[in-house]
Amino acid sequence: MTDIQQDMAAAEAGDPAAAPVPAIELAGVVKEYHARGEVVPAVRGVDLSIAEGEFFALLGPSGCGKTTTMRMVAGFEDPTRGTVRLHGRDVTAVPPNRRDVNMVFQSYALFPHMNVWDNVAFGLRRRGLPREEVRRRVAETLEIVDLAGRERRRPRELSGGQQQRVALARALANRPRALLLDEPLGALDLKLRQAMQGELKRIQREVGITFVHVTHDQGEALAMSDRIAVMNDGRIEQLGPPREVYERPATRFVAGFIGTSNLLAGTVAEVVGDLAVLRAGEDGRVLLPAGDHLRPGGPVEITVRPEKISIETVEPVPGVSAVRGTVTDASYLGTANSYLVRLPEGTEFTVFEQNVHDSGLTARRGDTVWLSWQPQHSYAIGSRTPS
Ligand SMILES: Nc1ncnc2c1ncn2[C@@H]1O[C@H](COP(=O)(O)OP(=O)(O)OP(=O)(O)O)[C@@H](O)[C@H]1O
Repeated sequence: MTDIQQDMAAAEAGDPAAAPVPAIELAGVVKEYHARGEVVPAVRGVDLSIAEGEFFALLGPSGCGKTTTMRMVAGFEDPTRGTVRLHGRDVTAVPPNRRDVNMVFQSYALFPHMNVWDNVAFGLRRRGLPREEVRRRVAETLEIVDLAGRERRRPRELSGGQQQRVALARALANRPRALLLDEPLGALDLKLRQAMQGELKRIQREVGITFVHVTHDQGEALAMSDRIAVMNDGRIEQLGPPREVYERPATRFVAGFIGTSNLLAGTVAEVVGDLAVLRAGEDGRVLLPAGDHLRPGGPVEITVRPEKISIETVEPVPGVSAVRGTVTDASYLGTANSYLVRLPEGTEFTVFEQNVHDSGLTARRGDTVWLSWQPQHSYAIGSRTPS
């Protein structure tokens, strides 16, 4: 029995000590490229564990090391240091064709002169699978990606979304245990992208295997994933479910990269019961859950999301955060109104106001307004900033 089989047998037998084996594990992975006598540190030390059947997103700005990380999982790059494990097996030195993962690239890399059927069948035929097995797998995968009936078309006779699904079918036909998708929707326009997000989720649920989705689009990562790893400059800054990463950003970088966030730095003036109080301007206050780490006189930086803030022309009631400022911009956006409000110490806050009552803008440029939000919507972020 292999290690994986032993673990699976133990788990099935109800052995409480047998933790499920992760589909993908990276331990202390570093990748340095050497280009023209210079060392380029692309990945600076990544530890990651992705569960079997998870829809996982690797999110970060261009150049942060997402593709390099995935290429090391697929075996197209060797780590400079560290270990890659797939389903419990150390594959660091195993070539790509002997790893149980497939990678789908943004460019699709379809053969232009072959029709859909032959594109999907190509790898299976090359592996020498029996004709009947090839036929069965191609038909089954084209059904899953909703391309049955389009077998004879050439790639150029398909839409971008359909070409993307051929690339997906070609990878799925290999029946990998994990699929790595590198910006799979990057070449599509916004509408199609959104439609394909739902489609990809459906396909993943149907085939039940691990999907790792590389993207620089935070909306896409939030909408699709079970968990998100936010990468910056070769490191993972935060890893968690979408809601946690959005509502409780661990660093200033994560707060700024995922959605719009407002940041305010200050000193804790007092702790009253379970609330810490920061002073903001002459008559403003910010309340937040005190936690263990907030002491009077200590520095703190908080983040609050624009949709959590109310904008009013009268002073809010006690018990909420309340800061006064001047509107520097007010825009009607259809579903919402958006405001920029300059606070006394110069920080600019963004506020989104849902357009529920069709009552137009609450305030206009130049108006003095009060911003208020609930204490639990102030979140103290860590002091770690991207290096
Ligand atoms: N073959 C290479 N040789 C030298 N440097 C490289 C090589 N491949 C990538 N890099 C560098 O490594 C860093 C990480 O690149 P990587 O492609 O992994 O980033 P990414 O997050 O996937 O970016 P994008 O979203 O633009 O694809 C970048 O600074 C890049 O320039």
